[in-house]
Amino acid sequence: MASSISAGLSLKLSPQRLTNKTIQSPFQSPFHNPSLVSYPFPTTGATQFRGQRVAREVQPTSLSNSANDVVVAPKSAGLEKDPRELWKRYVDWLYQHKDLGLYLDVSRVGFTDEFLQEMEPRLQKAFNDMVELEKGAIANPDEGRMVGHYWLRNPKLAPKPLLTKQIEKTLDKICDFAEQVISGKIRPPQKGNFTQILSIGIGGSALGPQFVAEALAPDNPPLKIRFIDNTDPAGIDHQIAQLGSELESTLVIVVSKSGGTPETRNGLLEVQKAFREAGLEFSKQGVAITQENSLLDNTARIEGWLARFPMFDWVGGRTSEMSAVGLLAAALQGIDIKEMLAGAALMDEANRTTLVRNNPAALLALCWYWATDGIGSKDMVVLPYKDSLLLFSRYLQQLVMESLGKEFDLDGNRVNQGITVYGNKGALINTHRPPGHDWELEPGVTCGDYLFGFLQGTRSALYANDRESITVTVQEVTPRSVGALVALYERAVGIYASLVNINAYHQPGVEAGKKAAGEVLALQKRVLAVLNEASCKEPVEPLTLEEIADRCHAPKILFGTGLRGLKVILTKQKLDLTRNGTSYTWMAITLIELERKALKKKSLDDRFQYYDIAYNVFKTHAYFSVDFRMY
Ligand SMILES: O=P(O)(O)OC[C@H]1O[C@H](O)[C@H](O)[C@@H](O)[C@@H]1O
Repeated sequence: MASSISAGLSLKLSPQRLTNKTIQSPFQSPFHNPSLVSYPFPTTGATQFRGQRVAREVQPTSLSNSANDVVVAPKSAGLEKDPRELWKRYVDWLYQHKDLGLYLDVSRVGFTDEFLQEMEPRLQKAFNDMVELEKGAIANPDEGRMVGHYWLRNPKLAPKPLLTKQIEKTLDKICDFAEQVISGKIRPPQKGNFTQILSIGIGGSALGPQFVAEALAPDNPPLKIRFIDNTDPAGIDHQIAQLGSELESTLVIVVSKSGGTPETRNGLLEVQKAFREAGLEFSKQGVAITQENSLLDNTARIEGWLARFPMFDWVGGRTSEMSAVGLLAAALQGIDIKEMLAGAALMDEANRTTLVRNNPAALLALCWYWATDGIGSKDMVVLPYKDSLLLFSRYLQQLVMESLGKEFDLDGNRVNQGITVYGNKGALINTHRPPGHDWELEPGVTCGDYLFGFLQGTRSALYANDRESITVTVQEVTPRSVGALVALYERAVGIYASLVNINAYHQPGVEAGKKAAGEVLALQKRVLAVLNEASCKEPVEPLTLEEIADRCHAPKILFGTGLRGLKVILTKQKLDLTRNGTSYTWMAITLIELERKALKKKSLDDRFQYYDIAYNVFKTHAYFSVDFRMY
């Protein structure tokens, strides 16, 4: 049995990357046929390009010697087409890890010897960076943090005995807790054993456990798992409704490193409400996984939840699968977490060699660099050819994009790095059922044979069209091989980040987004308060938008300069509405755009942002009637 993941690298058409350098017509480009891969190509721009860089001005065909310059090797018109040569390349470059049953085939990426030579010093530097990182260097300088996910599967590696102890103690506690829950020693207050897990968390606090559950949970796990990973009320209601009366035997695991992520908090509040309505005591069924003394930790402690597990400062969300975040949920589903850790440890070991061709993570990073010109000039499509690995593509999407998508490099240069990852079921191949369980759909052909055929066919078709691809194969999807896959990509991302000189372990964009979302919500509250006050006056006080903005002390955020022309008029028409049993009298609001000229000057983005906020402020509060009129 073998299961493969193909990653095809496809030319990126993102408009901001289009420059007037090296632009080709799609018909001249060897990359002109996007129909072979199933992901959305932006439709803007009929041109494609390559060899364009962001960091520095270096000619596309030149090789650079400076450590941080982008290396763009000359590429031939297409990939090697002679099958004998391709076979030789396959044999030369195939990486195999026998103990893990894992293979990495990079032969269909066209890197040259010259490129390898050029990259060698940089790779050695990356290996050195990884050594320092594992020794406890502040590898995440912006946040002043160590980066220690590799210690989780080899606690002795941790730079301080205290850390080793913390890791080991937490692992013991996880195993012990899971064992007690499964055996019924720890049980819900009502009756029987816990039968369900409801995991609340988002991003790095959800994707690993989701992937592992899909990949490894047995058909009849001791506890089944479901997830709330968004603040969409319909999604939350759906999960709670699906649990139905089993809510009373549901273990709710709330996962948040920061302990303050709004989506997660909202999920928790909704679930706690459902518990109250069902007459259940949440604290007897709630478990928190979070950093010590976070808001979530304090809540769980004060409310006396069933258990609390630590997240460590030095483990990032997107690399937390081997911490309590991934391990607790997995253990409760009967997955052998020690095997997962062992697989990851073996892979880490393999990735410590400084001989590139024997280092699978370095090979991956090198291929990404080659294929995307070291600037993310192409997107990566991840196609797991096995159903149970489907979510690996989503997991990698976050790992790769959040780690490598960076505006600035470590020296403060604007580099706009990043590789965009798409993914869907390809068909990673598990070609056969266990012996004695397979049957032939057609003479000599099983269902698995088809899957294998599709993988081979897709690879060949991509190759024939000069699209590079990497194939990772695991002989079996087991806790060990899944642990190894996670470790492989974690390290590949780390090495790639060193190659392009960025910090892979922070997420300034996301932090900015979280902050902005908080500001929008705070502003929304202030606007509502101002409108409320005005509408309660006798007679009702009409306000211009500018006046509202002033009273909210937010002239810029809400209304922008050109948007001051918009006016809110609290009309004389009164609406009587009943909300939560209380009767309110509100005024209808009419937004009138008065200064069209001023508005015209603003970019479309600004306008959309305005309308988004305005729409939220007014429309989600149904007691205001809103009329957007354009003159
Ligand atoms: O674990 P938390 O602090 O709640 O953060 C959860 C997630 O929030 C966002 O989605 C970030 O992009 C992720 O990097 C992070 O893992």
